[in-house]
Amino acid sequence: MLSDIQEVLYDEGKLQAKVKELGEQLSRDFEGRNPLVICVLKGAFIFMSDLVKTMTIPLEIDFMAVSSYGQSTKSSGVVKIIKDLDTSVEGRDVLIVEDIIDSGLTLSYLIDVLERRNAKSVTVATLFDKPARRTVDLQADYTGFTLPDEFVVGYGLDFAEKYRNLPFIGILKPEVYEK
Ligand SMILES: O=P(O)(O)OC[C@H]1O[C@H](OP(=O)(O)OP(=O)(O)O)[C@H](O)[C@@H]1O
Ligand code: HPA
Ligand SMILES: [Mg+2]
Repeated sequence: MLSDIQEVLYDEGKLQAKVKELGEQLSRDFEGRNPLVICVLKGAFIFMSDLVKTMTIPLEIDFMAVSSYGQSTKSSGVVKIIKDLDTSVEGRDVLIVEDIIDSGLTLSYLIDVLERRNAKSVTVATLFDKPARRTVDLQADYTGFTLPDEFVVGYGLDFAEKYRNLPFIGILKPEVYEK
């Protein structure tokens, strides 16, 4: 698995420090609002669990699974809900937790769904942002790191379901997905 990585961008220590910084900021900004924190599965599962441990305010969590990449490094353009929320978002302050914003298609779809369900507010926290690849014009409210235009894996992010368990984020060697 390690031999498929071209370059480590952020190691475990750097990721943890950034997650803690985001958690402290979110705790201040969501004080007294009991936010519903939504993990966008599968990619955000590690970020979500590390993030909520650094948050010091009352909050609730829920999960939604969506997918658009499948076995490719390019979005299919069609976002599918694979698992929906258990909780109603009506009148709630909602915090979407994403691992990465790339084309922006997943997020724009999710924001639209949650606004149509009458959430009181929809805020987005993403650990990674790849602005060079955007096809939809949107930005997260909270961003951890801005990444170069490369396909990355680890810390929850996959290629064809592999590499999610790497503790760091790294660039995948192109020969892995070009073969
Ligand atoms: O901005 P976009 O181009 O939409 O890309 C970002 C989305 O793509 C990935 O999910 P994916 O569809 O691969 O599902 P996964 O989380 O199960 O890996 C990632 O976890 C984000 O949710
Ligand atoms: O660079 C990426 N890596 C893994 N999954 C992704 N989904 C969108 N962009 C990426
Ligand atoms: Mg994926």
